[in-house]
Amino acid sequence: IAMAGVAGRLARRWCRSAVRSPLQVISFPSLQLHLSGTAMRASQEDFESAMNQVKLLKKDPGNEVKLRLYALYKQATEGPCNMPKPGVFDFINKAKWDAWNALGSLPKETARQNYVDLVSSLTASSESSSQVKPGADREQQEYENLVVTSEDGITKIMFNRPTRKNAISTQMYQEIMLALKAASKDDSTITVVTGNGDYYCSGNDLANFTDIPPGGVEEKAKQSAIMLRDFVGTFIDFPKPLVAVVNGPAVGISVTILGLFDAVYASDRATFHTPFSHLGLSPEGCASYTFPKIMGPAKATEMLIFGKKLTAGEACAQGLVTEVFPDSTFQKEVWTRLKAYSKLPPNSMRISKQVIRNTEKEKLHAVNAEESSVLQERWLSDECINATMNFLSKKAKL
Ligand SMILES: CCCCCC/C=C/C(=O)SCCNC(=O)CCNC(=O)[C@H](O)C(C)(C)COP(=O)(O)OP(=O)(O)OC[C@H]1O[C@@H](n2cnc3c(N)ncnc32)[C@H](O)[C@@H]1OP(=O)(O)O
Repeated sequence: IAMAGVAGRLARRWCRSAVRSPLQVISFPSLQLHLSGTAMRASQEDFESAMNQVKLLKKDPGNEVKLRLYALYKQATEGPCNMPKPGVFDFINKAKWDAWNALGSLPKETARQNYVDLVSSLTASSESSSQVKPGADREQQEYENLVVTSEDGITKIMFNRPTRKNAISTQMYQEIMLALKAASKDDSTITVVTGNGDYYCSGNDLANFTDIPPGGVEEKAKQSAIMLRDFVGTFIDFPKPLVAVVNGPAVGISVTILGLFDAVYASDRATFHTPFSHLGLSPEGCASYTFPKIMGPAKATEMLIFGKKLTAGEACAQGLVTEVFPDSTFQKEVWTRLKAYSKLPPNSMRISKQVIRNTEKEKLHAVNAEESSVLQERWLSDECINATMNFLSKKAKL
């Protein structure tokens, strides 16, 4: 209890100091990636103006964002972290040091640009959320690749890159993490993930690997592994019932993370495909642990190692999908059911989810870390590079 009290006081102090000065803000490091490839470079003037905007933010952006801002600010002004690591009980300074240190050798100009972009996304989101009218269907406009709405106690996060079959770009990974974090704190009881268009999601955008930072391909692989770990970690830790409404084919990481959802409803048009060996890759999203547990090791091998594509019916028979609906009535039936579920007592649902998840959380995070680190190596392999080049040069498709 005493520790919780101290932690609460520290958190409140972080929040207060974060809005006073960019030097005192704290944040997590993971957002560096999608911004590092930005072609435009922010000027010193843009940077100073962003620092001022931070002080004017109407809404506290939360500790994670503050840590990110802090780290980017330090990297942009002082370069890589070479301060001695604070002691384990110096919680605040250790969190700040960790965030800064995790930026590694990110160049000062990139950090400056990332800082400016992050502040501008915060300003945009605080402006758009302050324009939101109270009403049944509230749409938040701040995402480029998602449509996020809240209605009837359900927050819906819809992948919205239909012309790319909802492939997940680097920016989209960040947006999904932000949307999930917002949903975890909003007043909805259930969160739903779905896709716009004919696909649910075609997995990782294979063009992500063409955006190579100044540190080269090794640095890219390292950054990607950090982002992957953060991304999957957000699903592991998500506190409310999380439901996938799989409206069409699902590929790669959009399939593996289904093992971390609480229910998966699928149209009979959906398919489930994890062609990791074809791409010179290995499983992620904790599937190396959840899939054998859900469907048994032999069926998991067919999917994760041999790349067998399952129909919705097969995925349901193997326990990955909760229920399959005819495509013609899919949306109507699923949303009717979800609306009924959303009226159940929210605290009870959260607590039940926690009880179910907590027994496994540590294990899932360990699996996630291991899978991300194995993939960091795989991305540098000839097998993976050749498969990616073949797809991008239009020589190959799944
Ligand atoms: C970086 C950190 C985390 C990484 C985590 C590791 C994740 C691993 C995975 O997710 S592995 C799975 C990766 N996905 C794929 O390999 C799918 C590749 N796409 C395809 O094979 C096909 O596009 C298809 C079968 C999904 C759909 O085929 P079809 O119906 O014929 O449509 P098109 O191919 O014409 O697609 C339209 C348009 O979208 C582009 N596109 C589709 N999917 C992706 C993708 N995953 N990455 C990049 N681009 C994609 C496709 O190229 C077309 O573009 P075009 O119109 O030709 O410019």
